[in-house]
Amino acid sequence: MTETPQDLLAAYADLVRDEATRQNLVSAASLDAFQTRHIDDSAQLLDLAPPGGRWLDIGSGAGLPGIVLAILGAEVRLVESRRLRAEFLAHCIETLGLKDRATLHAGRIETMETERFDRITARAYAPLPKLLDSAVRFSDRNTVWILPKGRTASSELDTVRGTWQGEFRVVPSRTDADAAIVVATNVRQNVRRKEPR
Ligand SMILES: C[S@@+](CC[C@H](N)C(=O)[O-])C[C@H]1O[C@@H](n2cnc3c(N)ncnc32)[C@H](O)[C@@H]1O
Repeated sequence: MTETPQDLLAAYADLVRDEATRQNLVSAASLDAFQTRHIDDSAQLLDLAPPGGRWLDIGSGAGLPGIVLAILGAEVRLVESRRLRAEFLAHCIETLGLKDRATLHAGRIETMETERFDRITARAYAPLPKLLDSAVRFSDRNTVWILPKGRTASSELDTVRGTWQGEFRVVPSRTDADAAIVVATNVRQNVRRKEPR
C-alpha cells in the first residue's frame, strides 16, 4: 500500500518522539504540540517560494524543516554537524523512503563542497549575519532564502542592512503570532569602496 504524505508525517513524528528518549532533539514541551510547532511550522515554508527547485537546509537537527519538506515532495540537502543527530536524519531518510529526494551532509556547513541551491532555509541555526556568511556561496541572485526567525526577524534584518544587499521581506508566521520568516532574493555582500587617498 502506498503511504500518503500524512502517513509519512505521522511516522516521522513517531520517529522523533522515540529518538527523543535517547537524545535531545527538540524541546520536551514542543513534543506535545508536534503538529503545529514543527510540522506546520516547517510546511508553511513551501508556500513562500515557487514550487520545485533544490533546497538546502542548514542545521537540520531533528529534520526541521528538511525532512518535513522532503516528505511533502521537495528535493532537499540536509546539513547537520552533530553526529547523533546526523545518524538520526540518515535513519529517517532510509525509514521514510526519502532517498530519491533527501540527501545528507553529515558535517559542518563549512566543510560542504560548494554547489548552487534554488532555496536556502535554516531554522534556529544561527543569527542572520553568520547564516548569510556561511551560506552565501550556495546561492546566486535567483536563490530564494526562506529563514524562520521567530520574534527577532526584523531586528536581525536591521543588523545586516549595512553589510548585505538584497530584496528582503518579513512574512508573519502562520503558526506563531509573534514569529516571522525572512524571505530574500538576490542576496549579496556590500562591496566596500576603497577610501580615496
Ligand atoms: C538549535 S538546532 C535547530 C535544529 C532544527 N533546525 C530545528 O529547528 O529544530 C541547530 C542545529 O544546527 C546544527 N549546527 C550548528 N552549527 C552547524 C554548522 N556549522 N554546520 C551544520 N550544522 C550546524 C546543530 O548541531 C543543531 O542541530
